[in-house]
Amino acid sequence: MAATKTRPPPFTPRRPRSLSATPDPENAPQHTSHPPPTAQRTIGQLRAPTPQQQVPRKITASVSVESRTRANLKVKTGPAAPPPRSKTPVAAARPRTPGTPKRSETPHTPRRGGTDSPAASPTKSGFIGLSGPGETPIDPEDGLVDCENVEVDLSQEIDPRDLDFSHGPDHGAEDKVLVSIRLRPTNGEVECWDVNRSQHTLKVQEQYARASGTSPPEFCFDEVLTGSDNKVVYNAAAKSHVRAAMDGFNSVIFAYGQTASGKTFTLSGSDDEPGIIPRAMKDVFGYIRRTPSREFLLRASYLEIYNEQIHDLLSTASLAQPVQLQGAGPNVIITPLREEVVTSLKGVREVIERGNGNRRTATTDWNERSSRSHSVFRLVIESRERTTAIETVMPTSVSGGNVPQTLGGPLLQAKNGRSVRTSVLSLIDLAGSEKATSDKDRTREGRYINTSLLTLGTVIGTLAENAAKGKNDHVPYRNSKLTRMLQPCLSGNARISVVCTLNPTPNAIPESTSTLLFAQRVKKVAINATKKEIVDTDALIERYRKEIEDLKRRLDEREKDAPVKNRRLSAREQVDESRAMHDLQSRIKQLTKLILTSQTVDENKNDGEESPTKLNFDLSTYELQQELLLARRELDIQANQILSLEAALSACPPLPADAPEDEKDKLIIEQTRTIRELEIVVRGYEDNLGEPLRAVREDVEREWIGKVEEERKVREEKEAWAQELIRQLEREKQLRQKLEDEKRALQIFVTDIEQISFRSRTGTQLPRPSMSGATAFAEMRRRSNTVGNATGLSDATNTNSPSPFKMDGSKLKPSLLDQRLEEIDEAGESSPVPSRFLPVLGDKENLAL
Ligand SMILES: Nc1ncnc2c1ncn2[C@@H]1O[C@H](COP(=O)(O)OP(=O)(O)OP(=O)(O)O)[C@@H](O)[C@H]1O
Repeated sequence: MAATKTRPPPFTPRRPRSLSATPDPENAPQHTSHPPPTAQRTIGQLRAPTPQQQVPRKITASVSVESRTRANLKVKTGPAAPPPRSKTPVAAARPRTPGTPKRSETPHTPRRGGTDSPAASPTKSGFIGLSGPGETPIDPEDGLVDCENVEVDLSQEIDPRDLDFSHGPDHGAEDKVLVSIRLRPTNGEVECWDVNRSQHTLKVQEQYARASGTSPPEFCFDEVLTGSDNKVVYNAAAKSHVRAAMDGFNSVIFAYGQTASGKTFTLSGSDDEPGIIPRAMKDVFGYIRRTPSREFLLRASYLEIYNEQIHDLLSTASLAQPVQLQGAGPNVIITPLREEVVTSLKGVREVIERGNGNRRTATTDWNERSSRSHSVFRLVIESRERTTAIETVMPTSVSGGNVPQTLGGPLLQAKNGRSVRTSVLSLIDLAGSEKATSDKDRTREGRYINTSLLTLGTVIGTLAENAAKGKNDHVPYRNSKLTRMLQPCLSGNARISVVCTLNPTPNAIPESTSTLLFAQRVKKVAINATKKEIVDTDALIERYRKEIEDLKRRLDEREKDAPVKNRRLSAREQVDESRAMHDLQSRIKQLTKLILTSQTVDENKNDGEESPTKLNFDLSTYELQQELLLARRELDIQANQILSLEAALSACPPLPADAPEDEKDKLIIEQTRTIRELEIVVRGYEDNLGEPLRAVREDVEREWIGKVEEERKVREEKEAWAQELIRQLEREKQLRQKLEDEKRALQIFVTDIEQISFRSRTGTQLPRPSMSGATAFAEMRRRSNTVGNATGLSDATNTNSPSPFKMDGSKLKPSLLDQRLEEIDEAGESSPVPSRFLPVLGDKENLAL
């Protein structure tokens, strides 16, 4: 069973025992409290430049020892060279930043290596700490790897057939996530899944189906893999994504599945069966060797998310600061995060080994060495053309100096017209979903693990739904560190491959089914990864300027000769000549436009804003207004330029009428040129600002016109409702007034009756009752019959009553009271009043009374 399973050792050689004897950097004597000299700045420090640091300067990065050997050849010696380092780790000497919490150690969750990072012992580990001893700051240019300097022994490490990327499916090119299922061997237990490898399907065997008698559902994915051959898995699920990363696309490969289902085996593998990470690294260097046209800068980092905290697995324990996620949306960056410049397979292996040593694993009820965290190995790949073709055209000086580095941006500079491509390859071993265990700490970890996996499932589900229904529902990336960190990839700009691992035994069917349902949702997520290329705009602009100058010179010469030449040329030749000049002018216009566009793009790039033509509807109205304002300001500047050019033109002294012919020609040429320049500026202004500005305005208007229209409709409806309400209240008021009159008439009538009754008893003559009063009285009698004797007049119209007045109510004209009731009845039938107003009118019975 799982408890008896032994985990294969990681593919990297075990760390030498002597490492554990490394002195604890925490307790090492403090030699200095000064920060490291500027010359020793490291990547971690570079990635968060202060405003004062935002000046062009030489960028340095920490580098592995193996690359240092080569890099040292280039490191300049002399006064600026770093001082010799003492054997005592500087890291240990540096005082802890006040208020910086030390990474909490989970007492029962040991790190794989059993010791803290060996970075504290650089001579043994072969790596330089973030600011530790033995660190050699180098220019990123010195960390470059290309086909010529990539390790000579690479051929022994790589099977040449593995380097052949030209065959096989390029799943990475599709706009869907590549989803593979891997079932691990059962170790002699019963297997309950039927797999059809050629059809890429699997389903649970009939006898294990939940509802007997019905056929279990069949699942279909890009790949369904079995067995222990990690090469097959790599080729099917990862190879094309690694190549995509080398080509400049962000790529993510992650393993998802129940605990002990084989995620770590798939990602890391064993000595005999190296997993995706070691194979990917081989391919990375293989790719470099086969790509003579480019040079590469590789930076490796390794982190884990443990109990919703991010830990840098390469950072020395004494320097470990809480790692944060900064930025929003697709621009999330992880900081501070130690990145090692690696230049060989050996270097990457050492980095991974060191990181693995710091990972948290523990024995659980299911896995002897269960990963208790999500681990992320990241390789930032920057590459640039090696060709010197442009360099020969462009002198180095024109391409501008070093551009200040931006947080999370590339280290390499786009030089001499050579653009820099940047991509990140992320290889993620997720912690496994699991049930509660017998151990309290494991249960706590399990809760965090399950929560973040649940959030991942929700995020994937929402993305799938959005893609399927063309919706744009909110995706809850922020609900866990894992999803927030993956946001840039999951939101579309990365090629993604997911390997879902299954435990094929019958007792794992519920978890396996849940994993398969997750895989199905992932399959529906749409992606659209693009290459990120940073262009050396300075160099490009310079090149365009030079060409414009050359063209203008040629145009001038032609124009100068034109008056004389045209007299000699035939009509046809003149047409050809003017066409040639027109072509030259067009090219000048085109280049000017390119310059203006490049400058706009560059300015926007520096501002961190997008081109004004590309509207981002996530922006608030305020932000849109700001954009509009900026564009207007640009417009004003351009308008001023036009004005000053026009002023200069009008200030041209007119020539006297008797001026010599060649002076007139000269003036004409000059004015033609000025007009041409003005035309170019105006066109550039129109194309680069006028048009985008209009686009912004139109988009804003389109968006707001709809909203305003909606608001107007709602307001009109409310006004109509209010009017109707007023009308009904008016009618009710009138009705009440009439009822009051009726009531008064009735009271008079009752008084009359009482007087008559009194007079009849006393023998006085009877006056005739009025018609309306009689009718009202009759109605009152009728009502009192239905409601009982409460009024005391119930006997007045009763035929059995001994009353002296026997009136036939049918012959009487209906009183006002009757009329109102009829009216109200009619109103109830076909009232123009919407039903929502009826409560306002009230019950007609109540009104009548
Ligand atoms: N395809 C496979 N072939 C051979 N052994 C495997 C395979 N998959 C997994 N194993 C073995 O099963 C055990 C558990 O695998 P592994 O540690 O990779 O699981 P996991 O999914 O990473 O677990 P957890 O989430 O708990 O870390 C290990 O001993 C591993 O060697």
